[in-house]
Amino acid sequence: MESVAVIGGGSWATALVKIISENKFSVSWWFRKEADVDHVLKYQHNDRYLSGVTLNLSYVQPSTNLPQVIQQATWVILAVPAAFIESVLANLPPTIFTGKYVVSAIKGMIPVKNCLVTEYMQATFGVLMQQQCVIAGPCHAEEVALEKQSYLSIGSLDLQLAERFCVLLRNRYVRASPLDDIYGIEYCAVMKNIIALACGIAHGLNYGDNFQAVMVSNAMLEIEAFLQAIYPRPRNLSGSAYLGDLLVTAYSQFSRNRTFGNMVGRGYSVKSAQFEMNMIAEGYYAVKIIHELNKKLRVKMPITAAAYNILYERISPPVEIAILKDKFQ
Ligand SMILES: NC(=O)C1=CN([C@@H]2O[C@H](COP(=O)(O)OP(=O)(O)OC[C@H]3O[C@@H](n4cnc5c(N)ncnc54)[C@H](OP(=O)(O)O)[C@@H]3O)[C@@H](O)[C@H]2O)C=CC1
Ligand SMILES: O=C(CO)COP(=O)(O)O
Repeated sequence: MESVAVIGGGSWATALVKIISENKFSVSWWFRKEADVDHVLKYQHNDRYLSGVTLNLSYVQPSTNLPQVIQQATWVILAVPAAFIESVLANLPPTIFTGKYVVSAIKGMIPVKNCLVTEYMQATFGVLMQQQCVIAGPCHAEEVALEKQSYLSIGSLDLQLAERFCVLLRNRYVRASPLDDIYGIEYCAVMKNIIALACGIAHGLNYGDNFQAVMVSNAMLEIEAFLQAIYPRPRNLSGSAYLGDLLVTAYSQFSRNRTFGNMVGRGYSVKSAQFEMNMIAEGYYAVKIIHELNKKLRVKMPITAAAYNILYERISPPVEIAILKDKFQ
């Protein structure tokens, strides 16, 4: 019988715990605060994220003991925002993931090291790429909570491993399919957050749907050029793990990145927008990382450059988007 550890107590972790435990697989679930564990044990739901989801405690064991949570499982799902993954895993023995399969549910990259989460796990804990999967696809935790039809793509170099993980996820409202472009979907998931953030900024500045449609179609060119520069291979970017994920993030009311961008467009400072949101917008960190990686690659990325100038160079959003609009066709 498969057993699963989920690291992280936010929305996406909660949605994954719901899906996997309802499929009757045992889930050990790591939280950073004892109060959150106590709340789950007492009320059968996560206090601050997707609190309407009732969890079956016969299959869910919440804990703050990270080594124990990992040791109990065959599969370890990482579901903490990328900016915090190093501090969360900091005190673990380097061999703790030996014999485990590691699955990144994270749509972000490790700041400063500027690497993908899968690359970080390989370099730091020796988890081979063949032992890793990533969860991609257009899927908001909030819609999983409402059991709305959703589609996930599981990326791995080993398609049999990806298929084995898909079995843990498939249910009445979740379809999951394996895909071998692990690097491509991991990068695409990072980049779509930047685009959603830029869409939010434009929306906050009162640009309309016409402009956003052109921004999103230009974004596909930007993403394609970057992916071909960093991990070239044939790929169909109109698939749901690429275009689908960009669309849901750019247009959905649930999108953290779009919401964050919208606040910045309306005049909030970065700090106050982050403070207002109870959730993390990965795109904020991704903009800097992709910008830095692109110093070597020198791909033409006008949307990412505009987002970087607004968020990190304090250029005013109306000025930067006005410059960007002249670059679109
Ligand atoms: N939400 C979604 O629909 C989806 C999210 N993802 C990805 O899942 C990952 C997790 O995001 P999501 O679940 O949305 O997160 P949320 O924004 O819902 O929650 C924030 C999470 O970050 C944690 N956190 C905040 N500050 C720190 C810190 N200093 N150190 C450690 N942890 C901290 C919070 O822990 P605490 O509660 O203890 O403060 C909480 O678990 C992201 O990479 C996201 O892109 C992927 C697909 C869908
Ligand atoms: O990646 C996600 C859904 O596929 C979640 O990110 P956002 O909340 O920014 O849309």
